[in-house]
Amino acid sequence: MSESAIVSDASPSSSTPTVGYLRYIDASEAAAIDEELMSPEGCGFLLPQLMELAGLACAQAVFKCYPPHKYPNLLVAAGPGNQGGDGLVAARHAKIWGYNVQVWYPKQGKADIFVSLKKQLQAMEVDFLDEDGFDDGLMSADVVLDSIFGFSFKGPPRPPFAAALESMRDESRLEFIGRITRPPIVSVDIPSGWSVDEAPDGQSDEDVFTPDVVISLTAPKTGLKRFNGVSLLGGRFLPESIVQKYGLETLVDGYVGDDQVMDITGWTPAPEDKEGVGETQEPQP
Ligand SMILES: NC(=O)C1=CN([C@@H]2O[C@H](COP(=O)(O)OP(=O)(O)OC[C@H]3O[C@@H](n4cnc5c(N)ncnc54)[C@H](OP(=O)(O)O)[C@@H]3O)[C@@H](O)[C@H]2O)[C@H](O)CC1
Ligand SMILES: [K+]
Repeated sequence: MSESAIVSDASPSSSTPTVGYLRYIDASEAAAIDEELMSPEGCGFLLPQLMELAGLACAQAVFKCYPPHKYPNLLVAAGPGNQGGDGLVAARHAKIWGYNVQVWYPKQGKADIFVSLKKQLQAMEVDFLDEDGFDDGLMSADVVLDSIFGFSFKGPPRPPFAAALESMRDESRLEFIGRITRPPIVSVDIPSGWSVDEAPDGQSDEDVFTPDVVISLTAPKTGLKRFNGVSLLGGRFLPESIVQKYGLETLVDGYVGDDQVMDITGWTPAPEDKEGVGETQEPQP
């Protein structure tokens, strides 16, 4: 992909780049924010609402970095939890925006929302690959959305996902159509297979695949401190009370206009991000 995160042939409404401070959150903070957002005593959001907004941001991340006129074939790899739902929503938007979309969704969530999202995609004639069809999808894809595991992942990966992660890691195993290496990968929240928090002892970068782009939802997860690729932020639905409680001001202040996604590549960790409370200094130009 191009060196800049959000390519110029994407929507002209793309934001003017800003540079600011990053606030990372760990898995337990991410789960706590999720719970507060959806608690009837808290913010009162419903899961499908948040999933729609998260999925819209994921689809925009793909579109802005890998637009369909250059990357027409999109593979969405969807996992068994809520992140899989984000991927299904993104698949629906991407289909409408002009991608040929294939979905690999080998372990469907049981809740009604997952059944509905799958039905919507089938109604739109989106292809669902068989459980053992991931490699075929990967070999013919121009770009992949990795929405397999999010902040509730705990390693090591189990079947059937383990083999898919290995295919993305070890690209020499596969024969890609029309090119030598694997297609670019956009990971949601945390690259699937990576620890959400610090990398476990003994895990090296060679053990996991490295995506080209990560779209973090709400705030980047601690495990991303070692990610050097293109970093985007989405999930623009936090009430001010949560922003303040978790010290996320410097993140949410960076959105421009009505953008659902912002480019946080090159942002630096907040200097006082030690105790789980964010930094309140002004972002540096
Ligand atoms: N607030 C927000 O920003 C929102 C983010 N959203 C997205 O939701 C995910 C988190 O969703 P959650 O359902 O909590 O969890 P995951 O999607 O990460 O995955 C849970 C499932 O994964 C299985 N799992 C876990 N570890 C493994 C493993 N090693 N091997 C195989 N399978 C694994 C787990 O199975 P269990 O049997 O262990 O229970 C679950 O089935 C967040 O990252 C965002 O993407 C929301 O959409 C909206 C709000
Ligand atoms: K992921």
